[in-house]
Amino acid sequence: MQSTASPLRPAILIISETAFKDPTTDKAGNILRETLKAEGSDKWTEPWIEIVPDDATRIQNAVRKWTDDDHNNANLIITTGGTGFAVKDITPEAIAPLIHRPAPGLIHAMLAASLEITPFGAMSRPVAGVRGKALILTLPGSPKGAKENLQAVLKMLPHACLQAAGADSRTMHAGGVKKLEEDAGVSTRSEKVSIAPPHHHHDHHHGHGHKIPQAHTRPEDRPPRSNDPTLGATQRHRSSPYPMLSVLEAVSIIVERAPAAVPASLPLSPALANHVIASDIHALEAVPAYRASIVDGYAVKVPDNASQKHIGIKGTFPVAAVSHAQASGMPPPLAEGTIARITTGAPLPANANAVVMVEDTALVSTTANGFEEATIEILTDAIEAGENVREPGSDIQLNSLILPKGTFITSLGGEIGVLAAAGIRTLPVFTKPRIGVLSTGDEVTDISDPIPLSGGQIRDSNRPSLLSLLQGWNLCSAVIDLGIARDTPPGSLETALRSSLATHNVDIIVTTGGVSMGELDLLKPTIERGMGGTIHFGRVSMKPGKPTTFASVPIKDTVSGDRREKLIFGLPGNPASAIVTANLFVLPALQRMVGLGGKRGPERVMVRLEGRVKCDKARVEYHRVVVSCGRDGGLLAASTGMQRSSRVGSLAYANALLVLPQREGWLEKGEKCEALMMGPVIGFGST
Ligand SMILES: Nc1nc2c(c(=O)[nH]1)N[C@H]1C(S)=C(S)[C@@H](COP(=O)(O)OP(=O)(O)OC[C@H]3O[C@@H](n4cnc5c(N)ncnc54)[C@H](O)[C@@H]3O)O[C@H]1N2
Ligand code: MOO
Ligand SMILES: [Mg+2]
Repeated sequence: MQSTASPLRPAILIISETAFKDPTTDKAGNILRETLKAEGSDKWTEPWIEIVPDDATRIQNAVRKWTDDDHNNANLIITTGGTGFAVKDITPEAIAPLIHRPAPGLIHAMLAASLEITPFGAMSRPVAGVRGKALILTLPGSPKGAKENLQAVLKMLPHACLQAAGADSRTMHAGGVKKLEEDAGVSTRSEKVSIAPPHHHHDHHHGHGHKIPQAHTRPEDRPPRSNDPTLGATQRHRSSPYPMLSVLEAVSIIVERAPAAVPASLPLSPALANHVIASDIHALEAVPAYRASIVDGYAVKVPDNASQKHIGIKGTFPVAAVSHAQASGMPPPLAEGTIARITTGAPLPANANAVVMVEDTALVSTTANGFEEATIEILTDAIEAGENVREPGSDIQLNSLILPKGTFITSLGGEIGVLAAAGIRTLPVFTKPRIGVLSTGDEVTDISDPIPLSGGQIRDSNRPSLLSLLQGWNLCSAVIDLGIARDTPPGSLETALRSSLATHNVDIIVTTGGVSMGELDLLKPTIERGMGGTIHFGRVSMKPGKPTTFASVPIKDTVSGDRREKLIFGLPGNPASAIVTANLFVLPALQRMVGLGGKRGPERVMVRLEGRVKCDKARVEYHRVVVSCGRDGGLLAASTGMQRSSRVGSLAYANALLVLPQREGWLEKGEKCEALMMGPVIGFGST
């Protein structure tokens, strides 16, 4: 246990290429050490000092070493360097994802103090906050600036560090803070401050004593159920603590949790294909906007009285005007006894009421140069008023409802065409989420790695496979490759998840691997214990995909300061499990988030089996099949063969999943079965 009586442990991280190459060039380390020392050895012990180059991973590893190990924990970590605007300055980007609880007040104090001295104080981008039980501050690289920044907050630091380390804030406020305010120094009271015992460093679920322990009605109020990896393999669960849900229950939870679709007004363009319209759209312009010809020919005036209908207009007429489909002007009215040449789509003279096709006419005479028609003969009488004329608004009526809210804009062009024709220039559509795919595991090797596999290494097939699936759905504004997170050293997965959220600003992370019962299955504890997230479910009764995990983590937006919930789908590592569960669980979330709330995953159809398939007596099985169109118009399903969840080949060619009921025995050839369509039906089947 730590108390105010024992001094606090500081660590100084010098971030500098030069000092890394030649430590004798560093000045900041010593100055910061002296600055702390001046406060008194009863407050601060001799600091740990380390030098790293401007390299995010090395910075993060150094900090984690002082924050994530209960036996080696620093109370205060101050970094110096890399906070400026130069391209190499990446300290804030490296530190920010590690912060569990930001401390903007300290940033404010440091910047205010710097600005008192020089306007160049504004050229620093400091980060401050608590990770685990340690307070982290990033100071500028110049020794003078670093010292001034540290001095600006130095008096507050012991108090802040004690609180971060778990001291009871009420006890501290009862005595210490008053004194602290009086002398702007650390509490010197004689009673010892109680500090929580060093168990896992996230006790906000059950550490403050203001929650009724047994009233865990909402998932987020429950204490973590996951393994505590710091306790070692012997202490792990030997049966899963997560209830087994049905697929239906799991999908309901996802749909409830996924954020509702957010509308935005976007300019109409082909890029709006694959979006959902967010409100009813009415025509802003009529189509056509004027009385237009449907054919190339001659605008005429035919008797439009029903009784005179068949008197006909055969005869020879002067061609008095020409109307082309062009932007400028309207043609003059027809003088009595004349006609006007007209092209398809061009406006009719106001008093014309029909168009005779050029095929039904003959040239009679030309102008002197032989270039223009002077008179033509109409050869037919079979022409009625209104013939070959499109009345204004007859294709799209002004103000009529053209596409209702909820319409999916396909990439086939129809919807975009209607919108464009009706004068819609901006359109309310639901925005799409950003999604990222992260593989996990020490054995997983990137497909581009040229080195032959050795030992237990495997190729990362899940990531390219899922990226392709997600891109093909067209339901995300960005599908981001988040790489591979390692299982070791401890904390690697948390760093990868936090960096993914911070750097790529994704709304959803899809991970594969690490969700089952092994001691290196770290996703659940990382989310619950490391990130203060909530596991909404951790097991589903289905084959493949049993350990599928769905969670949310609260993340503070660095720009707006708002707390937003990010979703994490922890799909199992086995390749078939990953793709099946993406279709069953990730798809319904995306459908809701883009405004297709009525849908809950892939389309369901009935198919006839082309061969017998075995059911599982313990779980509903999603058997990979190729669905094709039979000669009788019905749908046929052919198995892709052996269905073990590790067999990635069971997915090749598959465009559907049979939903095999949970029971003993087989479904026989020719029997009907429900199937979920992952892609379009292909050509003709074999029978
Ligand atoms: N004792 C128990 N063991 C297992 C259970 C169980 O209930 N009790 N569940 C099994 C089931 S079902 C599945 S599915 C898997 C799920 O495994 P994890 O999600 O924990 O994944 P890993 O252990 O990390 O890996 C499993 C398997 O998948 C391979 N893998 C991982 N990532 C990739 C990738 N990106 N590309 C290709 N293949 C990958 C990995 O190498 C393993 O072979 O757990 C069972 N165990
Ligand atoms: O549930 Mo696991 O995905 O069968 O192999
Ligand atoms: Mg595992």
